[in-house]
Amino acid sequence: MSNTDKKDVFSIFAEMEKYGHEQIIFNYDKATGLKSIIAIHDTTLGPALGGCRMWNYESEQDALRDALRLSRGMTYKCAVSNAMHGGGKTVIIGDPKKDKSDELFQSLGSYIETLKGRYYTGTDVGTVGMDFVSAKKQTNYVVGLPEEYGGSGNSAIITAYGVWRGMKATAKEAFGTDSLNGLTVAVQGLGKVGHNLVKYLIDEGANLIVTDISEENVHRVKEEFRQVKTVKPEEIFSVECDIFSPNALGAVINDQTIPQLKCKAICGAANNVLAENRHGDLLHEKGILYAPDYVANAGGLIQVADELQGYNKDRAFKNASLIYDILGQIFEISKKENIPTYKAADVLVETKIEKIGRVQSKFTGR
Ligand SMILES: NC(=O)c1ccc[n+]([C@@H]2O[C@H](COP(=O)([O-])OP(=O)(O)OC[C@H]3O[C@@H](n4cnc5c(N)ncnc54)[C@H](O)[C@@H]3O)[C@@H](O)[C@H]2O)c1
Repeated sequence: MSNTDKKDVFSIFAEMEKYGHEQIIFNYDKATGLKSIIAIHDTTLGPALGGCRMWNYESEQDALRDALRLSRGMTYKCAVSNAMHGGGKTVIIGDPKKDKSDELFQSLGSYIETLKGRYYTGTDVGTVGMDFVSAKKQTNYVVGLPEEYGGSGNSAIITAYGVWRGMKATAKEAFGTDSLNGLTVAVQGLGKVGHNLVKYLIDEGANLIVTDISEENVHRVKEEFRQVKTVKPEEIFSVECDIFSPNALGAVINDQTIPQLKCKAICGAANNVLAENRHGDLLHEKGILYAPDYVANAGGLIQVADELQGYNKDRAFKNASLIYDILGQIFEISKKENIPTYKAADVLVETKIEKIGRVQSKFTGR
């Protein structure tokens, strides 16, 4: 092997050391064709929690990297939303349109069961509640089931509610008042979350400019709320607005879009909004206030974490409303330390995990 080849080798333990992962489990079941990886990042706060993504990964390395990245993200999302859980994630290598079966998810369930509650999973990209109805035949360590199966159901409503609360906190910081009445919000993505968010924003008297690549979704919103203005998908970044709200895909804040932005603040549901961390630095330099994605969109996680205590809708919405307060704390840290908000959110989380870790070791000797 040449030196160049050696450099390209992906070292699993080096990666785990760098980002603090505790455990990676590879599952292969010949009978059902299941190939999955479970990554458990950090269980200081409690058993790991994180959905299961099914994707036709180009390589096993891509799948592993995704599991490592997403499980770490879950540690931060759980900690910031005060859920006493650590971060974990499962990836299944396969095509969700072709490779799903009841047996495949039962097989996954039996592997989850071997962890005896160290990790709970549920839906993510490529999986739906019914897949975990299958998994539940083999394990109780699953969440996010449909309501008719005793779960908390669609998480998009509470996610939209959390984004709305987060947007109010963002407006307070950027414009001095948390009322969205009269502000112009540009909404990208009118899917499950975006559509519900539009309802909250219209109710509060915001002016909306919306877009989606799905004409059907645009039409649905336009029929319901005639006053919204629509633009083409590529135009949404450059519209005159107070707040830009990404609710479609990740990586939409990047080198191409930042120069186009005319907003003063960004707050939405999409995961991994910043293409790279340096784009968060650029927003900070430009004076655009960014509500970190994993804080603003924590509503869904809050709902499934609540399900583990016996789902109580009022309690879950009450906890999701606290996204307002948490963002307030993050904006304070950002100002006090003159650091971008995405870094301030990480500081808040890391301090919390460290403190709780110390509390636990004091009494348990762990
Ligand atoms: N559903 C939840 O509970 C939840 C929780 C946390 C985070 N999120 C994140 O929020 C985002 C939206 O989730 P969702 O459940 O509403 O998904 P969804 O698939 O229902 O909606 C996404 C919408 O974005 C549109 N879209 C895709 N590319 C676009 C583009 N270039 N321009 C404009 N529109 C585009 C799609 O047509 C679709 O209508 C995702 O990034 C998701 O990961 C969702």
